[in-house]
Amino acid sequence: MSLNLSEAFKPHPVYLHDDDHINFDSVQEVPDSHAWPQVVDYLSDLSDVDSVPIIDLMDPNAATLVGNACETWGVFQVINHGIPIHLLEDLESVGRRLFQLPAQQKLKVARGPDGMSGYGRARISCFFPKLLWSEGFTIFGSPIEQARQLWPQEYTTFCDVTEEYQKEMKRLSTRLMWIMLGSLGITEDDLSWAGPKNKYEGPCAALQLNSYPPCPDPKIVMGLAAHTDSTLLTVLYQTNTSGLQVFRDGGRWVTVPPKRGALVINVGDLLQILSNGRFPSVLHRAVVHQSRHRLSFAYLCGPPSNIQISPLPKLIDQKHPPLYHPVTWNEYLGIKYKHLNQALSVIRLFKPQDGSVDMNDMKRMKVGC
Ligand SMILES: C=C1C[C@]23C[C@H]1CC[C@H]2[C@@]12CCC[C@@](C)(C(=O)O1)[C@H]2[C@@H]3C(=O)O
Ligand SMILES: O=C(O)CCC(=O)C(=O)O
Ligand SMILES: [Fe+2]
Repeated sequence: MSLNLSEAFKPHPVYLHDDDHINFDSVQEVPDSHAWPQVVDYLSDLSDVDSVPIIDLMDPNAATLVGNACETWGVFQVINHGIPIHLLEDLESVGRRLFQLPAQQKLKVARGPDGMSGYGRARISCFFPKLLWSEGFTIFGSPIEQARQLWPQEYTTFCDVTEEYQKEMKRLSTRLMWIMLGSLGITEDDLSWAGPKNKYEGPCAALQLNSYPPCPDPKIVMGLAAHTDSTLLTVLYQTNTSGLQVFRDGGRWVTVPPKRGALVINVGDLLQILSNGRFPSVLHRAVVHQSRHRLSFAYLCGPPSNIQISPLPKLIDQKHPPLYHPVTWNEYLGIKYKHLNQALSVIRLFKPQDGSVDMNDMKRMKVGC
């Protein structure tokens, strides 16, 4: 499947030139290439009055809580999710070991311009005139090829941990997807590609390791610019340093505070399509710290790459006509990496007649690139 998805990126390669790869470790001042014109406005952070729900998956009421969180936030944190804490800690430690390598080492495993796996800057970065204060490592399947180059003698730990984590994430994300869809009254029979009769091969996914080095002037840089994930859902493990913010109506950014052992679940664009807009994908970004090196790990989960995703028939009636054209994940990524935050509007079937735009489009207009 990663081969299929890589087709989507060919028209929009992301280049990683040696000369504009700054060495974050030694930088004393933010270079012009990384200084954003709009200063990050921490004052708009209203986390204390409005906070992202934390849901205990063992709670008998979990499904209802998940449904409400998806409708009103597009994001929530989960606890008692069954992922062992030692696996999260191991992942963090192999992540640190990777990003602590000298820049020249990391560039040995640079993701090719239209490649899928390896070291590089976030794919969204080419939409912005300034560079991001972050580096990433993307894994589709096994990272063995890259790990062997980085640690010829000792590559197995990195592979074992990231593969075990992906295995656990696959289970958790499938479970979460069914809780989310279940809260809308969808059963396995309603989803032809995932239903029991069709031998669902499980989600297709990427594991993204994000690193945000300390920055001498965090307010003028951007770790990861505002985006929605092009997934069904994303499971994010943020380590103990805050940085993730989600966008709320009216232009406010709310910090999602790290909670030990908790995982953040984001609704992605494909779930917005599948749910016919009932579960809007969440616009989010990452800001950085002056003295702390922040890491995060995103498991970006989608359907098999060539399956058509369209609004579920059960959610459609006279009052609720289908809002989006059917697309495969592959096609959607192609559209996304041409239009970024307008991608959902591009595949929207009709605009509301009163001329108003839906909340999602509005968000995108205000904070889009
Ligand atoms: C399967 C995916 C999902 C991708 C593209 C491709 C591989 C890497 C993913 C990310 C990871 C980092 C944020 C993001 C926004 C990015 O820049 O690269 C993600 C993007 C998306 O969700 O669109
Ligand atoms: O670092 C974070 O908290 C956000 C990461 C993210 O949004 C992503 O990887 O898609
Ligand atoms: Fe994201």
